[in-house]
Amino acid sequence: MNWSYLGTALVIIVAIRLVKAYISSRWGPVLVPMLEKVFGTTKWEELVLQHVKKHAVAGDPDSVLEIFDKLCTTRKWNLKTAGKKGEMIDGIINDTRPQVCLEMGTSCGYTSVRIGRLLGPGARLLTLEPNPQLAKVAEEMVQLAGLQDKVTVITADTDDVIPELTKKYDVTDIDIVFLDYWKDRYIRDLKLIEEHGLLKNGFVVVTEQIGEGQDTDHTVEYSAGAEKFECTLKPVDGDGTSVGSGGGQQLPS
Ligand SMILES: C[S@@+](CC[C@H](N)C(=O)[O-])C[C@H]1O[C@@H](n2cnc3c(N)ncnc32)[C@H](O)[C@@H]1O
Repeated sequence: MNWSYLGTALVIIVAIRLVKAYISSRWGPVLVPMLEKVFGTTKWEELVLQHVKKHAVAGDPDSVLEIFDKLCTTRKWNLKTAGKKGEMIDGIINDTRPQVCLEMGTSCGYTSVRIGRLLGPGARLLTLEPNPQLAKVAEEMVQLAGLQDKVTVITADTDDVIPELTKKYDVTDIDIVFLDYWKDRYIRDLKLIEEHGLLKNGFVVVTEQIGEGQDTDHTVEYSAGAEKFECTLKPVDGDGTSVGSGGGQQLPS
């Protein structure tokens, strides 16, 4: 290894970082309002919304998804549920034909549109997002896709919504729970849903990162440990990684 090249590269990287930090601290207060004047905003989620609004066909969910997917390939945006994994989610929705889905972690509404567009007559998706800016963007995204009758974006934390699902949202049975937020909350919130008697016999849990080699086995652990359910785990992408779904068959009491 040529140490002088390595040393030069390190110096350049550090110098670039220092210049960036200097510019953002010194010029940030000037640049941000300037950029906001040009683009209307500097918040990434609003820029994504503007971009999708500009290029997608209103009322066509597939066109909304296509613009998101293109952002991932052309701008290298890492939306984990896009592309192949998105197709896996489609497969689960098509196989399960759910009436009620609960998504935890809406962000800009990509998966909400993805799931919402496949729901049959009368079926619905409730999606939870505690960040009000993201929730607002997701709501507009759902409207742009023409799915407002099927998808409800709820601006709140899971803790506040789960106990109110029956009273406020008339939910008694959930067919699919899609977990896509902070992983240390998965088991806790699944248990909360279960405590409120909301899991339908044969429910399906869809989540990112379960199974071998992943940084978390939470869902596996939950399924294996649950006493009331006989669970089947179905890794859906063949190599045991990323999106996975586990089902729970409630045993007769
Ligand atoms: C990975 S993103 C969701 C991506 C989205 N499902 C998609 O693929 O389009 C995770 C989101 O979970 C949200 N979140 C964090 N804590 C949450 C909670 N307690 N309940 C619901 N959502 C939460 C974050 O604000 C963030 O927007």
